[in-house]
Amino acid sequence: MSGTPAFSVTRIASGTSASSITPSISVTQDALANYEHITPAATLNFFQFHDIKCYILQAVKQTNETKVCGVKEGNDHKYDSEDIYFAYCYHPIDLHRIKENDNVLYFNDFVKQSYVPRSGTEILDRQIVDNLSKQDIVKMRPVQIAAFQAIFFQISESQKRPSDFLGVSVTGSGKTHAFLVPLVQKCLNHCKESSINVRLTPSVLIFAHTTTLVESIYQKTLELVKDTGLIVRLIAGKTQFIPDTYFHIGICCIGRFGNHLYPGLPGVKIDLSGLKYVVIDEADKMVSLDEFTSLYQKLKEKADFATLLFSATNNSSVKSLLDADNHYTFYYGTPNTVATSIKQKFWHVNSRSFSKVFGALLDEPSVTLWEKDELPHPFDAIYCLLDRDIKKNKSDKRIVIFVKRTALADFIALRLTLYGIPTVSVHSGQRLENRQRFLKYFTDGEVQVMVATNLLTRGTDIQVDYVINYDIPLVYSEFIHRCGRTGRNQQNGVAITCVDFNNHEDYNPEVLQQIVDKEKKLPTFMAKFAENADKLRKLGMEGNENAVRKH
Ligand SMILES: Nc1ncnc2c1ncn2[C@@H]1O[C@H](COP(=O)(O)OP(=O)(O)OP(=O)(O)O)[C@@H](O)[C@H]1O
Repeated sequence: MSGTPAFSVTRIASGTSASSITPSISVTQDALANYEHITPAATLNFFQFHDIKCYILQAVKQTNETKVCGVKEGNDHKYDSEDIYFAYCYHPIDLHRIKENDNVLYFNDFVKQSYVPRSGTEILDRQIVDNLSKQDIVKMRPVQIAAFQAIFFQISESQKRPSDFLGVSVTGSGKTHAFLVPLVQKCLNHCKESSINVRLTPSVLIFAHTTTLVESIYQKTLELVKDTGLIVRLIAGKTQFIPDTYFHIGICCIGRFGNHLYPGLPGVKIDLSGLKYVVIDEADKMVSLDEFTSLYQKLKEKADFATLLFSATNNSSVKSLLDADNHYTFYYGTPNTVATSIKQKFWHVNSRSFSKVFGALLDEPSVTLWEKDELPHPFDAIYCLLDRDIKKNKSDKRIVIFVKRTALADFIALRLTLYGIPTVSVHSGQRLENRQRFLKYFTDGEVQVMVATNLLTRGTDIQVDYVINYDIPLVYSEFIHRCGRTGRNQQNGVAITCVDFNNHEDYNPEVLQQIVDKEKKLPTFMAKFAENADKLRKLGMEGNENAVRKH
């Protein structure tokens, strides 16, 4: 390692001076090899300082020593005390900062003081900031600062249209308001600038992949636009067609919106001449849907708009939607990993064993004890937890159990209810009204346990204490999003994952492999799997190399 710098790290966020960051260590270049995860150009990385995982903010190469400064991982993130990468077309730039010696930005810092703004930071109408504070949204979160900056403080005046934006930020970090706040303000500005006689056409379209998520964004938008006069239209759900297209912001599902776009379909066609912004929430999921990519192409043929992409997970197809010459990218936290606010636990189960819980409809169902070395069925393991926490200890914890199949979701919910733990199931096999009703029972706290399928994996914003993965999803990104239903909004959460190594159908070995690759604190049974998998991987690599040499 000596001779060349071991790595180069740029501290991108502004605000904190390197000396004020703790812990800070000085190590020789060779000794760096002993520290985990320090890799060249590790802008998004962290190191291990004793037991503390620290995010790297700055590394300074001295003569033959390298000084590494970082911050302890935690939930109380300040916008410049976390690993933040914010760039304009790949060139790092500082996040906006209006106050010296204060790292916290408030929405109120940008409020307009008079009808004619006197400074460049007077951006937000008072009504928006008031509507936000009614929901306890006062301080800006990192992704919100970044989107705000990208939308309001363009770095080049010569850009012919607003910049595209990609925001990759951990689950529950406030991405919805990151696009809603600036775009609602943009619509208000547009209204003030437009002549009263101009026909109203949408300026903003927001897309997401499920009706449940679209409706949740719609509700958040309604709260934000209260008393502003802006018209928001839901293009999803029960109503096949919207009656007219006079609105400012449309919140849309792909299919319903298509009715108003493609010729030959009966819906009134939406006038896209004033369209300025298209938001794609859960972008990595959306770009994987052919129906959406063709709709997006059609939109691009009809209007010149900026595309704002958001997700907690990312892939290369997402980046292909960005204008290569005019875009911002923002990364917060280690991409494609479970949020650090979530403590992960794993349970070794045997999904082929017989259940040992008996006595449905009895006051006190019985559980036969397991033999030594016998693994419990996942249902039994979950029942025992709920029995202890909810029935016996009467805790008010709220728990979501994820499964892949809708029939299994119904079965688990019914069984738990029969065993005295009221539970709802929510999935796409239900009629929309029923699904909304069951979800409401859970959000209102009438039941504490919900069994859900992939329908609720992404975007659902409900206060949840535990997520339990009864099985494992088919792709790793869905695992991240499932876990991300807890530990949101700077709270801690717990995600418990059932693991059965002998049932490849429900516990996909590839996803398990990715889980053990990312998670450092593993129970013994998982650590053994990781070790074996690692050996197999090395053998595979050697095999490939030998095959290449032979040719
Ligand atoms: N600045 C803020 N201050 C306080 N609360 C906030 C702030 N911004 C957002 N929130 C709240 O944090 C919660 C999570 O936000 P949101 O649903 O937007 O997360 P997300 O990043 O989109 O998550 P996911 O990736 O899971 O969809 C919401 O309840 C929201 O109201």
